[in-house]
Amino acid sequence: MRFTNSPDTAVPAPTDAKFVMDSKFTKECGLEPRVVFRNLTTPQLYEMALAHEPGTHITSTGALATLSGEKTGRSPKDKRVVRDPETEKDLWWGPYSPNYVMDDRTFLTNRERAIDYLNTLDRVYVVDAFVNWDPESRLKVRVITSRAYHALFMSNMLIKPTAEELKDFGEPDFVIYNAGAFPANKYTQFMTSQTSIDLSLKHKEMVILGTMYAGEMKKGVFTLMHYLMPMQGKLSLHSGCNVGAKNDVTMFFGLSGTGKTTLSADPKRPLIGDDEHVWSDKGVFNIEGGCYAKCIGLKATTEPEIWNAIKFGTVLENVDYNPVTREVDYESERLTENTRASYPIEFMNNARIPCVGPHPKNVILLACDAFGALPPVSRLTMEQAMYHFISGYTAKVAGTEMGVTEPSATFSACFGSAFLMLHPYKYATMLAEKMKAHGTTAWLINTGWTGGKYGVGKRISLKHTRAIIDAIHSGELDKAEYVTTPIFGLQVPKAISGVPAEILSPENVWPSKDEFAQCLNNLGHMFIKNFEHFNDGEQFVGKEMAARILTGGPKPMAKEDVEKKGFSAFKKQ
Ligand SMILES: Nc1ncnc2c1ncn2[C@@H]1O[C@H](COP(=O)(O)OP(=O)(O)O)[C@@H](O)[C@H]1O
Ligand SMILES: C=C(OP(=O)(O)O)C(=O)O
Ligand SMILES: [Mn+2]
Repeated sequence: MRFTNSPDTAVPAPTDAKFVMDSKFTKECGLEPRVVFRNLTTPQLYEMALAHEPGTHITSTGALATLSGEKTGRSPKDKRVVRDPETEKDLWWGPYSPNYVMDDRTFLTNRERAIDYLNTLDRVYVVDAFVNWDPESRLKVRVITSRAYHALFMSNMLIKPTAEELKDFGEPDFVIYNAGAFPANKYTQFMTSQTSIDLSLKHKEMVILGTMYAGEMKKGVFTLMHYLMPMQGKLSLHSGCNVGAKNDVTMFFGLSGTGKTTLSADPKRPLIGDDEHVWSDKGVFNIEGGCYAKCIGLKATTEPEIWNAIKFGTVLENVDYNPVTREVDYESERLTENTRASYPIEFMNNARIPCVGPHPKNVILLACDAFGALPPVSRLTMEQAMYHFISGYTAKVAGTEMGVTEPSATFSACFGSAFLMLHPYKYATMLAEKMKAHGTTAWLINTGWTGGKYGVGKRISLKHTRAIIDAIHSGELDKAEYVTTPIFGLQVPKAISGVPAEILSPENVWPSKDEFAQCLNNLGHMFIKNFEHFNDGEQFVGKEMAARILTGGPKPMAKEDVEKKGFSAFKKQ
């Protein structure tokens, strides 16, 4: 396609670059692109991506299938935050904080590298859009990127301005320079690889080098929100969110792959958002304008809402498809297991737009426990809610491709450690205050293994997890009878409609009760050990609150005792 000489009037004309060039950001950083395309439409971005980005094609349902290159997931270890005098006292630093330090000079060095790269290109794409459906704390974000696919991704994921709003956009509040197609220089101070994702609160800028995984941009904005929102008394949460017929809101907290996107998509309950929210004293607000669904193993039968959202306008990242028919193969892990679909939230049939809701009635903490030790559902006390929120537990199956079948525990504070800016105790305390003020109930749901750990049992079916969530929403679980689990002291309902009663307590379905006991007790020890990372929390929330949080944790027994006595060791507790 020779679009530059084409007489075709449908070919996008470069934007009058003046608007972008007049920005104080652009002037300061020295960005001088030859050609700027600002806020192109979806069809225009399709054409640009197809013309200039190898490996980009249209699938049989009209989605834009594209490749992110070598990096197909986030690179949390390559994320750096500039430590500057204005903000350093509020932020969480130290060995367990996700805020790996960078100084201002290195930030500017990397920014210069990104800008130099962008200045060499024939064209750059600019997306100006909003973040946060809360009009009180809405931000204007500008994304500057070398790839049309990134521009389409961010115009899907951010909140689209109207033509009028775009005209009066003015200076952005935050700018992302995405030069991910170009590597970082690993000899630059602080760099440990050719990938670097750098955030400066002072400059209100983010620089991306050496990764084209689009999720870095949306999670970069989320990181910024994890600083700005708590400073205004608003709680930013890594969560999905939907709302029922009685205007009852549920939030789903969880790490990647535990079910936020899948479970917040519920035909009976309009979707407020799938991944990032703010809970303020006015209610809940989605931060984003789009969703980013994992699509490995996606089926029309089990996840019809997401399936139907994959159409013209959706970006499919690293999915495999038949090169002739262009039918997508959602089972294929050829490029990565982390295949993704990004679409505007209005592609979900029952999206609630504007994406806002009242205070949550329920919050659901999701863990995909590959040990199969946690019950499919339990009700949490306020202390347990804080403790489990801070723990952010899930268990993955490490290296299946190499024949390793042992699960490994992952703890990610507040179910999103990579995005935190403050100490986890700060967010947890805010959560408890809000839950108390609004009478919110917390639940822990295990969307992972039942009938034994990975390799022995199997993942609980989506059908059963959904039946559990329905029972929370119908009020059935408010009236249920509960039993208390050993070690973790969790309240487990005895029966739930549509769920076989025996699976509600894992010990009933494990092949060996004694092995279950050891597994659960070991898991308790892992929680305790992980919690040592937060010993420095007292200085942020005070002694009393720090002590209260600890009471929500498990009380594991000496390992030898449980090894010797098996399950009967628990009964004497
Ligand atoms: N019982 C279950 N509950 C939730 N998800 C499940 C369950 N069983 C399998 N899955 C799969 O697990 C994945 C959950 O991913 P997703 O909802 O995108 O996670 P997140 O949004 O939290 O990163 C989906 O691919 C979903 O189909
Ligand atoms: C986008 C991401 O979030 P999630 O997996 O929680 O959807 C990610 O982790 O890259
Ligand atoms: Mn998700």
